[in-house]
Amino acid sequence: MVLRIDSLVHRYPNGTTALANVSLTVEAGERVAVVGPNGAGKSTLARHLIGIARPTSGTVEVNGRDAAELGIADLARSVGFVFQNPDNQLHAATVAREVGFGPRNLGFSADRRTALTEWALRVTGLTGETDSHPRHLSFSERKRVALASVLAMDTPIIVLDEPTTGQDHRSVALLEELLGDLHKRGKTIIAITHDTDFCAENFDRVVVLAEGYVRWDGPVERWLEGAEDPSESAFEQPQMTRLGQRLGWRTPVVTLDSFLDQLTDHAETGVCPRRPAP
Ligand SMILES: Nc1ncnc2c1ncn2[C@@H]1O[C@H](COP(=O)(O)OP(=O)(O)OP(=O)(O)O)[C@@H](O)[C@H]1O
Repeated sequence: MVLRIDSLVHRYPNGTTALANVSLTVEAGERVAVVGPNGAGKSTLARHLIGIARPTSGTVEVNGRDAAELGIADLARSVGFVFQNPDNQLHAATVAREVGFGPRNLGFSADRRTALTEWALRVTGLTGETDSHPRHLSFSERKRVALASVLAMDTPIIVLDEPTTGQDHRSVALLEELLGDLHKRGKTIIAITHDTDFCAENFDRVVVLAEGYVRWDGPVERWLEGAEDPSESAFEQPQMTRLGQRLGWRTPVVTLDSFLDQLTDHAETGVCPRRPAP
């Protein structure tokens, strides 16, 4: 188990209770989407994972160690956090320096630093931008620089805050391919997101937070198929699900692959999707 959050309460100094009582465990290699309405406590929860927020009560364990006993630098070896706004994260004068900063700071050997930096730049499509100043890049590219700078730290856990917001189609496609690769490498991936298509295609488990509590926790398909009414959380169902419904399909589809499977079934049986089978 890489994360164990037990009865976590977070109250801000102004008295706002952002996390009322959150308990959650995450196994190594899981892909978890954390969803919920604005103000649900998602970002506050993520801040606990990197030690920039500390519990009012309750505990956060990362890799079997109480986060309260670990400094931010220690936690940075285990958890990489990609901020929603890359400008909160980028400080160096070139993309290469930005991406190289983390592995240097963690004391990795020169060879490992070079390999990780080159890999992170390649998989985020930034190899041609190594000498660019991050501020001269587009928002979408800056988000990829922030992602690359976290990847280069080679943490077992990667937390992404709204990774698809403000991203162009190419960047989302790159991100999805990368997430598949990270999953194969055994990384634990946690994303805070409002993007149900992104959830459907890239995550196995959904945790719904609302008003500082975990309201639902389970497989992404069950959530999207209505185990939790997405409309209650102000979520739009994935495009594939809505298209299946418009076609009158009885079995809900969630991903592009499941849509294509069902389309093939309908073609093979000769049953018109809009009409129920006799
Ligand atoms: N620094 C802060 N001081 C006081 N209250 C805060 C602070 N940051 C967040 N809050 C409040 O804590 C609650 C949870 O906020 P949080 O940002 O964690 O929610 P969220 O689910 O990430 O929301 P969003 O989707 O809008 O980013 C909200 O009521 C918010 O107004």
